Amino acid sequence: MSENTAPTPVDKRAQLRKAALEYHEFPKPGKITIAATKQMINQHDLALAYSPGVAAPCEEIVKDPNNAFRYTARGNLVGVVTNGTAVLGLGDIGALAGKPVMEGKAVLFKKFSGIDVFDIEIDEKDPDKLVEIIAALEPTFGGINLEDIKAPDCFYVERKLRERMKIPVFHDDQHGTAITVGAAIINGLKVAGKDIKSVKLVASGAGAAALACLGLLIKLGMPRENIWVTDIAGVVYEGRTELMDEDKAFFAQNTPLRKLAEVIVDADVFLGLSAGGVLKQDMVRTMAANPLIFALANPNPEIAPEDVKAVRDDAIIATGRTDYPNQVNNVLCFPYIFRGALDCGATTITTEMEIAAVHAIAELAQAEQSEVVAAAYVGEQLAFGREYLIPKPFDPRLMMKIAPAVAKAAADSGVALRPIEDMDAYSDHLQTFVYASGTTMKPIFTAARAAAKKRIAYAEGEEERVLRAAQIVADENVARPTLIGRPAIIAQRIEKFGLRLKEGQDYDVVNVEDDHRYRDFWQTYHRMTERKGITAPVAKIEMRRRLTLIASMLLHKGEVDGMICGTWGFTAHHLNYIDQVIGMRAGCNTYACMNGLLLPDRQVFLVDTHVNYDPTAAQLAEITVMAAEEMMRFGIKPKAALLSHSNFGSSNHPSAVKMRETLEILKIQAPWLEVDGEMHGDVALDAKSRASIMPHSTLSGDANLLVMPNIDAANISYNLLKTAAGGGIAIGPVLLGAAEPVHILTASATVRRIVNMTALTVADANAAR
Ligand SMILES: NC(=O)C1=CN([C@@H]2O[C@H](COP(=O)(O)OP(=O)(O)OC[C@H]3O[C@@H](n4cnc5c(N)ncnc54)[C@H](OP(=O)(O)O)[C@@H]3O)[C@@H](O)[C@H]2O)C=CC1
Ligand SMILES: CC(=O)C(=O)O
Ligand SMILES: [Mg+2]
Repeated sequence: MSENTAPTPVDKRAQLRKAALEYHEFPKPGKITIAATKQMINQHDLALAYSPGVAAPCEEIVKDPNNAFRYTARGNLVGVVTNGTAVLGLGDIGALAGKPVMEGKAVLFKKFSGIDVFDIEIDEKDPDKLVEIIAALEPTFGGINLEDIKAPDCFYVERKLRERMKIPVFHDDQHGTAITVGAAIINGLKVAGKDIKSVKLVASGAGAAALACLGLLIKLGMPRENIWVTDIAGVVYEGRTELMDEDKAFFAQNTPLRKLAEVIVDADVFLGLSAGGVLKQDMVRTMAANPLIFALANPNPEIAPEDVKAVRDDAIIATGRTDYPNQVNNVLCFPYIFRGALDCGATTITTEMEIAAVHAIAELAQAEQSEVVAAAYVGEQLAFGREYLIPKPFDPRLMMKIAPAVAKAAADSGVALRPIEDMDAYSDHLQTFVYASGTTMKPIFTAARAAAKKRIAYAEGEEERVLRAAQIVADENVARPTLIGRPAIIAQRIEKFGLRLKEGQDYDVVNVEDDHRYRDFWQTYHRMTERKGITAPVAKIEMRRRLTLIASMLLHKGEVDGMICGTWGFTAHHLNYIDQVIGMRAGCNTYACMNGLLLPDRQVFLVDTHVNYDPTAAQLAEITVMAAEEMMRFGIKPKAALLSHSNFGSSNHPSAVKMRETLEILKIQAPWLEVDGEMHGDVALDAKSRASIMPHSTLSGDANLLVMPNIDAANISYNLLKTAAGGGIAIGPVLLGAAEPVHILTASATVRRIVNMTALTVADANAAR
């Protein structure tokens, strides 16, 4: 690539190839590792995990094989098995060369549905021997995902294994692809305004993926006689003998046509599951109006989307690739169909389970987008349509939608050994995987839903994250949103983001440009602040332009039950208006902000992250008590550590002395609270190291409330921890000390955080009832 020219497609391919090789090599070769789920740090652990302790679970499994699900990882373990004979579109590159793909599938299973995988590459091409080897692996796995085994061997191998094994066996390239393609075709035809019963479909490829897709499309209503199949030897026609087998013969047409170019004329759908570059622009020109062109070969599609667009501007295009819109890839299916199947103890995967998955995926693309998807695909238009036929792989709702649908269909078709009895509880459980904050927030959501629906005002009602959160809040029946902003802009943005909120029905608006309460609001504000330097003209102007002020006044006047602000701006700026209108709770002398963090192995709350720059010992004691009380509302027993650079008197610096004084005040004011200090951060989080340094500590176990000496320490620690933990798993800031249910978010708040804080605000309002 020369210095001043844009990279060509060849340059880009070379760069991607180099980056992919580096990704696989560094920092460690490959993409997976084994992680222990139990600690192994001393002789005792060794005796439990290995000899002699391990004999106990072995004996229990001898007594009842089902105990394997109790004492081993089998129930969540899938074998991704290949012999490397049809790896992607690369062909028969052998089992060893297929290993990066299988490791890749393992990573996808883990990332998207929490399922553990062993990748198994078997150097065996004889289908019967392959069946023997895989069947013998049954004790290891809860399910088998066959991958990249060539047709027609894959059909035979899967059928034989299903006959022999009592765990789900699923050839991903057949059924995972078919399910995803089925959903995309249902949606593509909807966009094109065509009926599945009357379209003409031409397939390129008659292998594992293509034939399974066609089989499922027939089950979804497409007539077999409307389907034309082509492969390396051309059209599959009645009487053909070259490269034929009984699975292909099922689709043979009685026709004199022999080439793809001939049968593609007037086709409504092209389904490519063959090899790169097979479909030519001249062929695309001859297709029917609004053609669906699904060029799904990997890594190179049958035709590049830009080549289609050059000759047909009415085409609806999908590929198997990440770098174009409409990625039709079996990753949308296999993690979730296995999640549902494993969770209900399915002995196999039935057609009913497959069809349930098709409809779940199709419906998801038609629903509005989730915040996670919007964040992961910034700048892309994500409302259902030509460029958005199918959900994105990073859509967290895939699991929430597909796994329960599959588990239910498994039970309905009689193959679930452990049918899921409480679907709501199951969905809650999945939610905690998808949103790590789920468990911590559960008591708050329960408290939020405990009384009649509360009205919550959102100061920044035009903001995208607020609108997306408002949709979830309305859907999940958490509250009734009052959006502050311009009604037309709000309605327009709701439509742009593909949301479903309807003014009056799901939410109310306070029109910042014209509201009948304006006069009353500014006059009230003036009366509250006329001796604090606010004149009547200033009160009028402020009440027009300060969204947090409007929200505060709504709350003060009882027009809403709580409010949320702060998705832009600074805490101090918002707090100023809240303090003027709402004020402090009786008995409180200070405000403070608490943030919660859900780290991989613990939950911690930190104070004061946003309000007091250098709190006194008395203020810190008050903040600690307010924070501890708030934590108890989350159902968490607070264990407070007063943090310092000093460890139990090791320094007499004023900040260390301040923390010691805080402890003395707390001992008197809050004898019920487990608290100790001053101490280092590691000593707070690690009870064992604390016991060795301070055997008489008044704090037992790991601390979960970290009280920092000043705002720098609190804010920096919070942001460092949040980032190191992967971000996004934060609760708060929770405003402590206000007289009414009010919370000030930060500019980095995600949609899920806004939803969580809404629930907390509602719970506050219910508690204040
Ligand atoms: N997007 C997705 O999610 C998925 C994409 N795929 C892709 O689909 C393709 C096929 O995979 P799979 O079914 O597992 O593999 P198979 O080997 O089972 O099937 C390949 C099929 O493509 C045909 N074919 C190969 N080259 C050509 C060509 N030049 N012209 C016409 N037909 C050709 C073969 O014909 P013949 O029968 O005559 O040998 C065979 O029917 C691969 O590119 C794979 O990456 C697969 C699964 C999922
Ligand atoms: C996606 C996939 O499984 C394949 O291309 O083979
Ligand atoms: Mg595959």
